[in-house]
Amino acid sequence: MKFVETPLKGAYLIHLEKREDERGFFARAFCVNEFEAHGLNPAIVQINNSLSKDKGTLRGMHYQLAPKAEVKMVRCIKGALYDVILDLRIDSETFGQSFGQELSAENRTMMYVPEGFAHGFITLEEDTEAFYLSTGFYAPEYERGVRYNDPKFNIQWPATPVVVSEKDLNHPDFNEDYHLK
Ligand SMILES: Cc1cn([C@H]2C[C@H](O)[C@@H](COP(=O)(O)OP(=O)(O)O[C@H]3O[C@@H](C)C(=O)[C@@H](O)[C@H]3O)O2)c(=O)[nH]c1=O
Repeated sequence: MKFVETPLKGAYLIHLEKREDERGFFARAFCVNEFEAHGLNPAIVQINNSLSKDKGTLRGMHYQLAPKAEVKMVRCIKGALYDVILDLRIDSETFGQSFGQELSAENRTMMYVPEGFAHGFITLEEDTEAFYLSTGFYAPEYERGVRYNDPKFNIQWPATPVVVSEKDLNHPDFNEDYHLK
């Protein structure tokens, strides 16, 4: 695997290193030893899979507060999506900055989302499936969301969302008391 740190410290793009032959290729998609060698948390406890039927479906920006904060490792296994992470680490030099990357079944790239980040995506094709590994169990009482169009963050989406859940449309404007405590 090839680990490339994003402009947001601690967040990585992880690319497959393909060993190709006449059959196709072989590649490691996850390895505890390699993750630990890069200082990344490999302690997966949950694997999630979502299907978005319509192109332009936006899910996000989601995270769980401490002590239920979690790392997510996101891949797209069908179709394509634009994946976005938002740094909500209050002491971070890049607090409030976001980073986006296309993840697709074709490029097989994984986004490593550290604790303290919100995460979301918009699908770029119909019938797109996200598949992601998580180091935390689902804990709805610790779940928080930043609205995808919160004026404080001005996240640059590559397309206008077509489908957004009621929950995601109604996340309140960012305020520290709700979003960080
Ligand atoms: C996240 C989650 C949801 N659920 C339930 C709650 C609800 O009934 C249903 C759908 O949940 P949501 O609407 O939150 O699904 P969704 O909007 O797809 O939520 C996901 O969005 C992306 C961007 C992420 O980063 C994920 O961590 C997760 O928050 O599934 C679980 O049972 N376990 C889980 O881990």
